Amino acid sequence: MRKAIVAVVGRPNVGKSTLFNTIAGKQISIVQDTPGVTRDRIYAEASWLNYHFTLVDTGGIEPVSDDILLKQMRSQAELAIETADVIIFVTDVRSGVVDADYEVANMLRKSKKPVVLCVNKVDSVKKFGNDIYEFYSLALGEPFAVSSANHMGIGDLLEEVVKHFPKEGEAEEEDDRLKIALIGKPNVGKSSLTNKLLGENRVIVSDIAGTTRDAIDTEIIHNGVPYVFIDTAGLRRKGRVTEEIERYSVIRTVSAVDRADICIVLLDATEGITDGDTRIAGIAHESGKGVILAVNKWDLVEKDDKTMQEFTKKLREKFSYMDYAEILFISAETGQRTQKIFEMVDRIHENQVLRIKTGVLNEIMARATAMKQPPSDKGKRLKLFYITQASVSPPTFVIFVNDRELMHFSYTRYIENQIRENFGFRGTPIRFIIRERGEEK
Ligand SMILES: Nc1nc2c(ncn2[C@@H]2O[C@H](COP(=O)(O)OP(=O)(O)OP(=O)(O)O)[C@@H](O)[C@H]2O)c(=O)[nH]1
Ligand SMILES: Nc1nc2c(ncn2[C@@H]2O[C@H](COP(=O)(O)OP(=O)(O)OP(=O)(O)O)[C@@H](O)[C@H]2O)c(=O)[nH]1
Repeated sequence: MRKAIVAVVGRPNVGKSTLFNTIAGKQISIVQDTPGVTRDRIYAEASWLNYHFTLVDTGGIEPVSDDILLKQMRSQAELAIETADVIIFVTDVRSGVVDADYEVANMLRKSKKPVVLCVNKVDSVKKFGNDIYEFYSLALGEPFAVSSANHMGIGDLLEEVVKHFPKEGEAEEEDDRLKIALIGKPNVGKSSLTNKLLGENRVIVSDIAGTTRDAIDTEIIHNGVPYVFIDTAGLRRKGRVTEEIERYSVIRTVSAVDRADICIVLLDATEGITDGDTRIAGIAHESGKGVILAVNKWDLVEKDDKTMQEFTKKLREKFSYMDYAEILFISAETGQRTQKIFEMVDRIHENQVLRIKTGVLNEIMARATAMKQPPSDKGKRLKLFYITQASVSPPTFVIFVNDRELMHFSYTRYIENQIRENFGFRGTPIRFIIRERGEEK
């Protein structure tokens, strides 16, 4: 099931960030530990009761003048409308309804997106209760009185929000088709690649029901096997605040990756590797999904017999934390090597679901520890007792040790390399859970 996206919009200073923090609680998920990934708080994975959703904060509008303010608010609301499933429109009981609120309310209403109207800073119902009525004039339905600062009214607000979520099982049936997200910065050729693949293969359905307008799902049959490609369509950039575009592009990528089994990170061969690429690859890496780094527009590159090798080397350096990723040089324009994608995706999927017998794993580990002694600290040496595979997609291994503290990242990496030497697992990350013996499962 795709996670719902909830966006918080409203004028500056009405308390959007405070509400965001209150809803997200401690669950704020900043993409961490991956170089190049922005540390700014862009979104949070939030949950309420049994509902899980992605919460998007909007902010940072500097009210230079009323004109500019209005323009920026419009642009912000437009982005939210294009991307979110539900919009929380935040207003401020202390300032009452102001002109800018009417403007935004009109846009939101016209969009036909579910909107939940939040009247914030109602710290005391006794004191402010009567001031809530005027918010009915925004014609967005019932206003929900909230005090974000005091965590009041949040439950009622969220109850209304989750009512608008796509219903479980409504669009999604058992679906064992492989899903492939095409991600990458603007203009790298995502749409061109989809079109090329479409042109060269049999197409059954496009625009599958149950998907949002921002990501277009296309089913492509190749050698009789159906694949679903998720294309993250570009956002129009005219007159938009750049950071906001960035923010929503990230959300779209996250959402597409979330639904996919394998991500194809497209890069533009003519531009080399940019920060934008690193950020997007980081999202794929953190997700645990399969990854192909596809260098597109290869037709535009002047090359000799070393060019591909040199580019590969640069990729491996820049993306050293994801050396499992497969690399492909393609041209969405000429179709060069684009058909290889299917073969590669199949192979990666086989690796994602590969299970290794416990006996074999323990043999590999025994050999590995004999070849390279485990580290020790303050006279205590790391002992690895037992390894077993706990799950697939991504393949996850549990290693039982005497002291978790002694299991350094570099030694885990060494064990990973030993496993990869034997089984490859190309294209998929593999994960390790380190447990001390005697600990409960
Ligand atoms: N009394 C009261 N103050 C609040 C409440 N929620 C937020 N505030 C205050 O309102 C001010 C603005 O809050 P923010 O959460 O930063 O507002 P914002 O809408 O994110 O502002 P921008 O980032 O400028 O768009 C801060 O001083 C908050 O402490 C509330 O429920 N009650
Ligand atoms: N020469 C060449 N041009 C390409 C190739 N792939 C894409 N292009 C061109 O690059 C431009 C951008 O391609 P799009 O497919 O629109 O890129 P996109 O990633 O979907 O862009 P957004 O929608 O902005 O995210 C177009 O002019 C394409 O014709 C390629 O392999 N070779």
